[in-house]
Amino acid sequence: MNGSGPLAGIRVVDFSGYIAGPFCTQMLGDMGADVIKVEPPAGEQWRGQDPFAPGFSKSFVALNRNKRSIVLDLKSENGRGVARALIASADVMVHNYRPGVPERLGIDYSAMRELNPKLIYASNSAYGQKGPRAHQAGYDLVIQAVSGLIASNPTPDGRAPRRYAGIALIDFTAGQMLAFGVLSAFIQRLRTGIGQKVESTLIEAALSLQRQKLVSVEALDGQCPQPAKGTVRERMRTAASHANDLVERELYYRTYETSDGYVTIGCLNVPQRKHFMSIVGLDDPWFENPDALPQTDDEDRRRRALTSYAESEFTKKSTTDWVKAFEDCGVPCAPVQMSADLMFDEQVEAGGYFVGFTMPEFGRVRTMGSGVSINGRPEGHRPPPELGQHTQEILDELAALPAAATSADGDRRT
Ligand SMILES: CC(C)(COP(=O)(O)OP(=O)(O)OC[C@H]1O[C@@H](n2cnc3c(N)ncnc32)[C@H](O)[C@@H]1OP(=O)(O)O)[C@@H](O)C(=O)NCCC(=O)NCCSC(=O)C(=O)O
Repeated sequence: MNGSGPLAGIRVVDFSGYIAGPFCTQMLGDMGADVIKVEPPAGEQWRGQDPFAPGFSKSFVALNRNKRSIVLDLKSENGRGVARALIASADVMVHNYRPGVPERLGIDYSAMRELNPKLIYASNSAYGQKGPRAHQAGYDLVIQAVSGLIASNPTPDGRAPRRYAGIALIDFTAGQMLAFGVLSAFIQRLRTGIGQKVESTLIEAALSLQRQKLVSVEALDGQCPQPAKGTVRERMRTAASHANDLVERELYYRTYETSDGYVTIGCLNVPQRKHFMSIVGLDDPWFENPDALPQTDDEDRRRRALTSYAESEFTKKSTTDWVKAFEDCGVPCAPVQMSADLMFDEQVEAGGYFVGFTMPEFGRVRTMGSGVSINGRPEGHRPPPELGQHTQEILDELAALPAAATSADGDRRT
């Protein structure tokens, strides 16, 4: 058990795999919770896929430090017995099985609540427990599709939807939400002594990322306005041409090619735009409030002329020179970088965002930390466990518990 950190003394039994669940439990482990990862005999699905270190994938390493591993076959009587004992001793349990699986494995909410009324029962699923898609499994890309995300990011010709960012945006969002739910439920338990069911879903995480778009006014009769007409294809093409139009027109909230790379500028208020104008050598009253001007053909032409002038000016100096010029006036700007470079970036280094640990028979590994600081960063991280590395240790701990032991009292930690 981790001896320090704000969550020291809290036991989490983690049945989850892939990203959302493991990310949630790693955050809890980083903060000191004792996270016991329950793995099927063949190991968590992502343990060995695409190995980075012997027997460990990059994903597994990135999402499973500060946990102990126990192997349990939940389809055997013995495995289920140990799982029940573990859950009885826990404060939190987390899984990301598809609906119906927990019932088959004998670890569904109603049974677990009876076993341990203080338990916080947290799960992530693709679509939740109700509704026509509830039974379906889901991964990030599939949910990006069904939630509108990829259609809102069409290729410039508007012919194909594109995944956002090539990273599992939704899974990480869902994992964070789940951790937020677990901690909120835990705080409530400190007052009431009773556990709760906490659920996150990939679909809700995907919608929550688009919350600024998802605002509408109900008519007085309670009816919601009908969505815009047209097929997804038609609407995607309109979105793409609108985006291209904006890229062409916008001078001050975009990326420019420089003599040796790219620089991104963000001016969203008039003083910033004025600085932009003088740094780039543009002088045009339109610039101060472009949105207020009518969209005539002439205006369009003038904007395009300004844009192409700015584009050609940007290629005359290096990225560093541009960054310095804008920074000196307080205009938000940054060089365009590759993510791998950030591992050794001075700013990131100063923030202490990365953590390190030694993986036996492999070496020192550097990876992204918990993403949040509470009076400094947690230290002393333990590497991701070997499959079943702590099986015997955890069984011995369970055997030593008094027969009636359930989860610890919340207030003993206050
Ligand atoms: C992740 C999944 C797509 C994986 O689908 P599946 O591989 O079909 O897994 P399931 O959860 O349905 O469970 C598979 C079977 O394994 C069995 N099972 C599981 N654990 C055990 C143990 N310990 N022992 C014995 N058997 C086990 C379980 O009973 C099921 O068998 P049966 O009982 O016989 O059926 C789905 O679980 C899912 O949609 N989860 C919710 C959303 C989610 O978290 N998605 C991944 C986010 S990461 C992501 O999107 C990304 O990486 O990108």
